[in-house]
Amino acid sequence: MRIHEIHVTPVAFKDPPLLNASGVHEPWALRTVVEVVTDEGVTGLGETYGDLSHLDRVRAAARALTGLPVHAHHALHARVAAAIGADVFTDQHGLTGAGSHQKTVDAVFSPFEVACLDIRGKAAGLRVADLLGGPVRDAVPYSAYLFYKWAGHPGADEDRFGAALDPEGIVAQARLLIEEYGFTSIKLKGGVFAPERETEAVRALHDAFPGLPLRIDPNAAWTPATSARVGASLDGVLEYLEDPAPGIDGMAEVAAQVPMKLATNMCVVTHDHLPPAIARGAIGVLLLDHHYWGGLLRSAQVAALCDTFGLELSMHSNSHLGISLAAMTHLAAATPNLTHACDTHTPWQDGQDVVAPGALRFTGGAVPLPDRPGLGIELDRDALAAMHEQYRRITVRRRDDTAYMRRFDPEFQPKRAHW
Ligand SMILES: O=C([O-])C(=O)C[C@H](O)[C@@H](O)C(=O)[O-]
Ligand SMILES: [Mg+2]
Repeated sequence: MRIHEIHVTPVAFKDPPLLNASGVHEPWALRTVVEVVTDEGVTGLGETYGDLSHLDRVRAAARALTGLPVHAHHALHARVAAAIGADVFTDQHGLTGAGSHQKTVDAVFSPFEVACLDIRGKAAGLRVADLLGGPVRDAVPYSAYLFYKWAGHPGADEDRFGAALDPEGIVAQARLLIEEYGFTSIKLKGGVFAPERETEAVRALHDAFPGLPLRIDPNAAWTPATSARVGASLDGVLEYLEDPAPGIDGMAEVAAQVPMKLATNMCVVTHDHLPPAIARGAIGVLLLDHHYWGGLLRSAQVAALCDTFGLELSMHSNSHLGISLAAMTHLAAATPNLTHACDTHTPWQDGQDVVAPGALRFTGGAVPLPDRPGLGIELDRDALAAMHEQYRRITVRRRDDTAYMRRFDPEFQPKRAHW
C-alpha cells in the first residue's frame, strides 16, 4: 500500500470569543484536513493546524511523500524532515510553549501519520486503537473546558453560551456543558484576570460541583511566587495545577512548594524537555498532544517514557474538528497510564464538523471508541467543501489572539509571569 496522492484542504469554522492569557479567539478558527489516498484507493484522514506557514509546510511535505508505503513510519518521518529543512514554526499565541525544529517536524508529520494509521486500520479490519496496542478503555473521558468569554464577538449577536466573566458566569457555563455533554471533570482556562478573581471562580465551581476533579490553567501568567501562594491556597480543591508559571525552572520552583501536582503543555513539548523536567521534578502530569508530539505512535512512546519516570498523563487540545477528536480518542483509549480526563474544545465548535455524524458522540462526558476499522469516521465532503469555501471568503490566515484583542484594547499585553 503506497501513497498515491494527498489532498490538503484548509478550512475555517466559527469560534466564540474565548479569552486566554494571549488575548481572545477570533470569530474564525482555522484547521487543515489531510486526505492520504493509496494506490489501492484506500483513503485515510488527518487533521492539523491551519496557520498559513504551517499549511505551506504540510503542502511541501505532502509532495514529498507520494510513492512511500503507508507502513513506513520512520521513512515517512525522515521525508517530512527533509522536506521542511531547517524551518522552525512558532505559533503566535505561544500557548503550547516554544517552537523548535523538532516540534515543527513532528507537527507537520502528525496528520500524515494519523492518516496512514487510518489506512492501515481499514486495510487490516482493525481500529487505530488496536494498532496502538489495543484499547484499555471503551470510552475516553473528556473534561468540561471552561473559558472566560464575552457574550459574543464585538459587533455581533450574543452567542448561545453567553458571557462568562465572573464566578456566576463560569458556574453557569459549567452547568450548560455538563448538562449537554455529561462531563465529570472540569478545567478552567485562566490567565485572563488576576489570580484572586480566578480562584474565586475555582472555589465557586468546587462548591457547585462537589467531588468533580477540577483544574485551572493560566498558561504561565503567574510568577513562581504567585503560583506557590495560589497553589497552597487551593490545597484539596485542585486535581492538578496546569502551567502556572513559565519554564522548567519556574515550574520546578513552584512544584517544590505546592501540595498538588503540576501539569504542562508548555514547558515540556518535545523530547529535549523531558530529561531536565524530570530531573528537576518540575511536573507531575504531562498533557500529551499528538498534533505536536509527532502523531499517535510517537505519543504512545512518550506515554511509555512517562510511565517509566512516574509522570501521569492528560491530553491537551486546541480548537479542532472530529478527525482530531477521533485520533485523540483512539490514542487515549490505548494509553493505559492516561488516567486524567482529556481536554477538548469540541463544545465550542457547537456541531460544526467535517466528520459525518454518527461515529463520534459524548455519553457521560466520554467519547465511546468508534467501532469501525481505522479511525472509524467518514469525511462529510459537503461540509468540507463548505468550510473550505468559508476559508476562502475570510482574510484570517493565522491564529492571532493578541492582535484581535488589541482591536478592542490597544494597550493589551499577553500575560506571561504577569501576576
Ligand atoms: O494550554 C492549553 O491548554 C492550551 O493551549 C489550549 C488552547 O490553546 C486554549 O488556551 C485556547 O484555545 O485558547
Ligand atoms: Mg494548558
